[in-house]
Amino acid sequence: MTHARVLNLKKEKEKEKEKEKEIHISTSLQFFSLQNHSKSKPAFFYFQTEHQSLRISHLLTSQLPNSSPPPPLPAYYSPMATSTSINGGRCEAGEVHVIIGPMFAGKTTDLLRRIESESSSGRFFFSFFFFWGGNVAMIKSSKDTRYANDSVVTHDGLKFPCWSLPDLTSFHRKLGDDEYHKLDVIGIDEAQFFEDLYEFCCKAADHDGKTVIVAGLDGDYLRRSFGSVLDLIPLADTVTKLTARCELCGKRAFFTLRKTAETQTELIGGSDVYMPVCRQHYVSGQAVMESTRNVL
Ligand SMILES: Nc1ncnc2c1ncn2[C@@H]1O[C@H](COP(=O)(O)OP(=O)(O)O)[C@@H](O)[C@H]1O
Ligand SMILES: Cc1cn([C@H]2C[C@H](O)[C@@H](COP(=O)(O)O)O2)c(=O)[nH]c1=O
Ligand SMILES: [Zn+2]
Repeated sequence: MTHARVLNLKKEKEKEKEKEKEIHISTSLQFFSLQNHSKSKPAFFYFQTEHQSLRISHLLTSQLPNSSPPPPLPAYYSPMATSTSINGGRCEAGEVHVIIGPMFAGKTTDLLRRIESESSSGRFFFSFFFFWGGNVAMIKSSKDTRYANDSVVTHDGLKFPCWSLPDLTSFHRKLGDDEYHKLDVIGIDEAQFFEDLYEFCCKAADHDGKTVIVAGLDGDYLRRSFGSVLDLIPLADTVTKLTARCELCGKRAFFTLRKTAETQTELIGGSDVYMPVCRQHYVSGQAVMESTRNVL
């Protein structure tokens, strides 16, 4: 057999191997698709084969509007990818933002500021009837009766109309379907008092597409996890821990000291009962309080 003939036979064998490999990949593909709702970032489709994960981002960027026509698709591309979405095609995914810290740290102030910035971002029309504007609702626990029943009030006296509720689950029913579906943003203050906080935030963000902004104490006066606030961390887009000023030395205060002898976890009060302190003054102050409570 001539040398040229041998070379031709060798090339034909290599081509057959290539074809076999392609057919092999196309049959063993499992398709993962994470449909990206925001059109600004390229979404990624992953082809998982037995040997490696091939990321083909250019496919999706070319599928996005205002982009050049898609390149010729590889032999193993599956058109079904464009129809799969992580939430089964339901509404846009929402968001969960958590604001924690001791008392007097500015949690409620920050909550109100964020609600305002949501309005200035043109998310909805900011108006005098803002509370009834249908895009934002503020909820606080009805256990908080310090300053007002129908408003969220900061320690500086800033007020904001709100729903004062014993639980979160009743909110959708009380507001009504039409108004609830119009909502973009739900603010929750004094979140440590809501036992159904996790379930409410999960449904509102994951299934109803709401942006939920939650403000609450991370710890009680004994620095134990307070209510379900910390359970939200795995659900959250962002978590912000704020600090106050230590009443005894002016340093950053991370904790809340109870100045009275009561020992129940829930005790509504302001600076008459509580003060923010740094670690050093929490430890010393708590030691004094514990000996006082033991005597009493
Ligand atoms: N020791 C303190 N440290 C920081 N802020 C304090 C303190 N005592 C009173 N304040 C006031 O409390 C305000 C914060 O109020 P607020 O937003 O209601 O706090 P939170 O919701 O975290 O309890 C501050 O802007 C400040 O004017
Ligand atoms: C530490 C601590 C606080 N509380 C109560 C006291 C207040 O009514 C609220 C917190 O108000 P803020 O908006 O954070 O100032 O919670 C409580 O019941 N138990 C505690 O241990
Ligand atoms: Zn201190």
